[in-house]
Amino acid sequence: MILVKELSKSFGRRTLWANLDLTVAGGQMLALTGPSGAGKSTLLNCIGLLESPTSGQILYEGADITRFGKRAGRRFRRDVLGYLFQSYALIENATVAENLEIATTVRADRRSRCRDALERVGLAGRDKEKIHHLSGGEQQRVALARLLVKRPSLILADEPTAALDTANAAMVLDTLREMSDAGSAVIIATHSEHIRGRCDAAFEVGAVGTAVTGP
Ligand SMILES: Nc1ncnc2c1ncn2[C@@H]1O[C@H](COP(=O)(O)OP(=O)(O)OP(=O)(O)O)[C@@H](O)[C@H]1O
Repeated sequence: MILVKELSKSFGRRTLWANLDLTVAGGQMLALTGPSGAGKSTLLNCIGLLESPTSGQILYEGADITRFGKRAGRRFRRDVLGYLFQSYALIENATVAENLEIATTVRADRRSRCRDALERVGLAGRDKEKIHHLSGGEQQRVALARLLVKRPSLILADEPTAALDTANAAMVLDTLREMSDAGSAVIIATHSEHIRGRCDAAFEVGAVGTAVTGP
């Protein structure tokens, strides 16, 4: 589904990674590993159209997303991508429910999907609360609920369990695994050996030319 070809990224004279090749299919969960500063988040940002690579291609179903104009980029973010990032990407001043409802254009079962998603992440009945009144871990779980409502085909997660206790971290991983089993491609940047173990494959960022290997 996603084919990264000979991708390189430099900031000024500093090359983070060069000629990086990797593939992620629907139904596959891939861990991006590597030391702090290796460029895991930067790679996720490139795949998520938040940053541009210096050279190379990122093919999604045959189209090079690095060459998308504004309109195609907006459509790709809206129809394909789901983010689970440290900054949560939630609308701070809106309620939990409002943040979930914008994730889908399908009106028919929107209410029940939002309710089920909140229940799944342990936030049942919290729909009217404002995002900025929630704790960091609660906001992270709202971001996960939004993914459940949206059901994106490509999910990008950056340290998705960093702010969470053990039980909630397990819930987040289980949920990502379920979404992957249902057909989504999931890419997770992580330092956690545990998360790496739950993935189908791992890719070490920064080690030039590394191939995808099993966990
Ligand atoms: N916009 C930018 N301009 C210059 N340097 C940047 C920019 N964004 C990131 N960097 C640098 O690129 C390097 C890689 O950062 P990145 O956050 O991608 O690493 P990471 O592997 O995700 O690290 P960590 O595991 O600590 O989260 C860092 O040294 C960072 O300072």
